[in-house]
Amino acid sequence: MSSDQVELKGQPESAVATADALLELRSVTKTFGGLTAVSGVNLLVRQREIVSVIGPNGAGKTTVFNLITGIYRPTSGEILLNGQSIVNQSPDRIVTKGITRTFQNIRLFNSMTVLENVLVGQHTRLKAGVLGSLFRPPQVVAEERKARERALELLSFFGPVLIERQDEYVSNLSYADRRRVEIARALAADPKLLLLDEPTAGMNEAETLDAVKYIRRLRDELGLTILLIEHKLAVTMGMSDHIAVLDYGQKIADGLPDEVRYDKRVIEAYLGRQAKEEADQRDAEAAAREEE
Ligand SMILES: Nc1ncnc2c1ncn2[C@@H]1O[C@H](COP(=O)(O)OP(=O)(O)OP(=O)(O)O)[C@@H](O)[C@H]1O
Repeated sequence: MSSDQVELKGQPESAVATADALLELRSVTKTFGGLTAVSGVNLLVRQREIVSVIGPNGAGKTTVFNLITGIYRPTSGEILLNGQSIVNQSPDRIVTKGITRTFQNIRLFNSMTVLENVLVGQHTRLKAGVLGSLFRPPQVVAEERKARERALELLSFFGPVLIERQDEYVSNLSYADRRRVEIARALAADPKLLLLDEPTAGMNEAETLDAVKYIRRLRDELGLTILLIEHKLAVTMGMSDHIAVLDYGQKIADGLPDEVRYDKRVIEAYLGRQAKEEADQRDAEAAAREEE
């Protein structure tokens, strides 16, 4: 990673466009009435990076996701995908441009099977309209067969477990497996950029480790770029190329995991004053050692 990507303690006036930038937020602000949920945020996500957005509750993380996916329109600022503005485009259009997401609270169709949920994720790519679905000419039958094969291929990314349970209602699955199905459904739209909102929430340690492995595989094997919100610091620190930290809607730091981990503003915002005091003490001890 080059130095222009990492800016600690503050941000440039506008993000610098780079050749391999996939997503850029430039001075993005979102206000709700008198409340500024996101304030002048710049963010640069390059191809095949895993980037985390962290910050205390209410910092603006979910609002950033909702802005990128077109649920909200920025009050000001610009959002670019591959250098092209996606502001003012509908959420559906943004999916077809290559951004899909999962949700903090899993949003699957519980009355549908595992396979059906992934098939739903392909709807933006399928050509058959209502008439085609009713009369089922051969090209519609062929398209359905291909969609099914593709859905099974996506489920197989997670090993045999979801393939074996493809015809079960998702409501019968464990929480961790439902999160996998939600990712498979997001993959069905052929994204370039995958947004994962707390992908390990509610998971135990073993499930979390497994999730970290498959998130890395999403990048390494499928070539995806991943932007995630994650509350478990060990998870973000372990797999992120860089981490953006929000506090009260502002980006207070953006850097390598180790840079962010020891940034005092981050420690203060994220871990509270006690942790900051510990950091101050560590600094004082290091300074004393240097003087010796
Ligand atoms: N639709 C909305 N209308 C009014 N205020 C909103 C709306 N969405 C978010 N907010 C406010 O914006 C601020 C940022 O909220 P947001 O959900 O983005 O934070 P967050 O970092 O995702 O928090 P958490 O970690 O708790 O999910 C909060 O003060 C929240 O109450």
